[in-house]
Amino acid sequence: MSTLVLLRHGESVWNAEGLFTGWVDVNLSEKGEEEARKGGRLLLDAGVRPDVVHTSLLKRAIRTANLALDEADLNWLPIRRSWRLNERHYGALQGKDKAQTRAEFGDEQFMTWRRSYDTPPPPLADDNEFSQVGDRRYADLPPELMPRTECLADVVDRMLPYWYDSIVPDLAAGRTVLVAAHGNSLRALVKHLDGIDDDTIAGLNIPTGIPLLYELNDDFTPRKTGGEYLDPEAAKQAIEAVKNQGKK
Ligand SMILES: O=C(O)[C@H](O)COP(=O)(O)O
Repeated sequence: MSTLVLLRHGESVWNAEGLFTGWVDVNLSEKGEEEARKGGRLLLDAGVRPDVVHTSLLKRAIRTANLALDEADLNWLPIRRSWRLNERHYGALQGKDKAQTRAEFGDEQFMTWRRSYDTPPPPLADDNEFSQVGDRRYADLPPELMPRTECLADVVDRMLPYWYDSIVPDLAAGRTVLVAAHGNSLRALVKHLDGIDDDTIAGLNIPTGIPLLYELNDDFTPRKTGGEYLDPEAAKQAIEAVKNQGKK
């Protein structure tokens, strides 16, 4: 048996402003920093002590992990980072207002781009101010893997090799693993863990800053489908808020 904790970053400044973010490296809002600290306290109170952290290359996830670890007095933990845990690349929607996009294109198109499994938004042009092409942090990424847009299926495809090659070996070694990542990279991981089908995953939303605990069997399947939020009441409300983004 092993323990896996999933933590979506705290609220970012663009979450607060209602903008599509994707690979744009925006910071946490003050509220997001507090959510991250609270996430650390929830871990502490639940007696969950991670041995290792995996995170993305984006500062909202990196800082969330750091703030949570600080709160739990675990600043010394090893941290591994990978672009494979990045948020879903939101293509041409990056930097766009969610409510305006919904009003302009209608509910159906908005939800298809936001939650369908296999329809990506239009690609983002390389010369767009919100493009990551040429960003030094992705210099080691084979050029053909650099996304210009992604649907959730693409995220599953690029995230799973990291799950099998880097996270599973930690779990197999008996380590408690904290994954600090993003709404859609964690939806991709939960889809895999819980065996959620391509249609049903549209209804799954992950709140910011609330640790989701999975006890795993020896074959890395969850002992309890869906895991357990360490603050279930807060999670319920926050999930509704994520679901309703873009409604004014
Ligand atoms: O990239 C973003 O805009 C958010 O982090 C996730 O957004 P979503 O819940 O609209 O997919």
